[in-house]
Amino acid sequence: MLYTGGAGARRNPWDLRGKVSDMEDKIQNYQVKFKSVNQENEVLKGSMALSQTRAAEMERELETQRSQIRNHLLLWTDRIFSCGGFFCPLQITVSAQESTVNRLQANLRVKEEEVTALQATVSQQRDELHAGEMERRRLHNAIQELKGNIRVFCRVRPLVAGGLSHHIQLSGSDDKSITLAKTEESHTGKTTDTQKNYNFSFDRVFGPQASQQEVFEEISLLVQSALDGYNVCCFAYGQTGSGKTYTMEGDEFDETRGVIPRAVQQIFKAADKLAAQGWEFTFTASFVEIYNETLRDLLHTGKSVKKPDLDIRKTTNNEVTITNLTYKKVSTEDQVLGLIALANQNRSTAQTAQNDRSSRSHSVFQLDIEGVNVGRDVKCKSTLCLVDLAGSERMVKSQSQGERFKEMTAINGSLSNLGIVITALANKESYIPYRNSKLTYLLQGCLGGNSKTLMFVNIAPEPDSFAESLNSLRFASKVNDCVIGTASANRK
Ligand SMILES: Nc1ncnc2c1ncn2[C@@H]1O[C@H](COP(=O)(O)OP(=O)(O)OP(=O)(O)O)[C@@H](O)[C@H]1O
Repeated sequence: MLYTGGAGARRNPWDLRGKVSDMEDKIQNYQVKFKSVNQENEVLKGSMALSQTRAAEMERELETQRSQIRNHLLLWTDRIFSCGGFFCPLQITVSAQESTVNRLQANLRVKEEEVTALQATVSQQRDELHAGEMERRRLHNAIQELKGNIRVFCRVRPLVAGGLSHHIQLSGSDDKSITLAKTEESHTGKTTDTQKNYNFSFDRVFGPQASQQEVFEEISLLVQSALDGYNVCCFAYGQTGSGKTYTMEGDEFDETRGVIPRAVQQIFKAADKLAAQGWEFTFTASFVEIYNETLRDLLHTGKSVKKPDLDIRKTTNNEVTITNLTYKKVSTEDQVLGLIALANQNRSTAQTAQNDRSSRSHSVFQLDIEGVNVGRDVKCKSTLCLVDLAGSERMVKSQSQGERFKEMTAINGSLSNLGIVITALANKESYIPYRNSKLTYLLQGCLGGNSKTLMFVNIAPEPDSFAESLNSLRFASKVNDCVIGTASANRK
């Protein structure tokens, strides 16, 4: 997304077009550079691997030669001793052995010099690779910044019978626009019906045919940023049944897996690759549900009656943490998938006790990432935060009483506060009301200046969801107008 000012800023469309095309050129330039740095890094990695193999082979050859020399020397000493220090015919053989040893030693010195030179090449290539990796990160994040630190993607779910409703029109040309069309009947019956169009544009609009893979491809670059030391937050907003959980978690089959399992897979694969360059990562996962402004640990395995109270606190380093929450150290993709399954089981147990609860609670999955490259004395720290928000639909007040009314107030309060926080960040206000709701307080680290945020606005295509879709798109549009300060990596 390309930003020209804060929410509500007046824009001259010609200026805007110029700026958009400038930025698109810049992004294209960076993308070309990024691709070539990536290719150079791959070539360098290949040649470093070859040099390392050759150095190891030569080390082995050296060891063989050293042991040959040792054997010759032993043989030589034995023979001298066996002569008792007097001239003996064996002395001729001994002097031949001596010249063999000298030759071998000269050979050894040459090989040792070659190994030292090769090791220097490997070390230089390692330096170049590290510099290349840092350049890749810089370019990657420059591209992300140009695209904007808050991006909004819209995704329209298919109708149950397939296809798309007539009231939703997607642009065939650019994948970025969506129109909701409403036919208004003539009140008098004398004039023809009129059609009112509501146009919206976002960083990307996915139609009902878009696959999970296609959707993930667009956000995988953001996930990479989390490994580079940037806080990344991705959340799904929309009415109940619009496809938030499908987008974030998906189904169990490979091709229908959602953002969370795909992001986890990408993170562990990338961390494995970086290990070859001296990076070591530690990962800590947590999964929390916010229901009626109360937190619940979705990774809790003890007896439910003994659940300790959870409270959001700030550490002395200004980091947000939750007291008594389960923080699990994880080192493989399968471990994380196991935790996600446990969280789902905990959610569905509560769901059985309380019908439809998961639609009325926010679920927040967090992966804390700490990386260290001891040889280079570099560290990075970040959080990847993936959130499935509660259904955003507004209930008819008169119909909601008791528990339902309480839930509605809690959801509306936290979602509208999310909008307020994002707008306040965009307007660079001195006070950001994070503490007005548990959701924004918890997401503080992932929403503030040092973060990259992606919001999915999920749309249900049924005609009777028109009003809710319009509300969701208006909310998303507000977020789309925001520009959050330049993110910087948490690197030391
Ligand atoms: N893009 C899609 N392609 C195919 N099926 C989808 C898609 N999006 C959603 N669905 C299906 O639509 C139904 C509702 O989706 P989902 O449960 O993800 O909605 P939700 O917004 O998370 O609802 P809730 O707020 O109740 O959790 C599910 O059966 C889901 O599998």
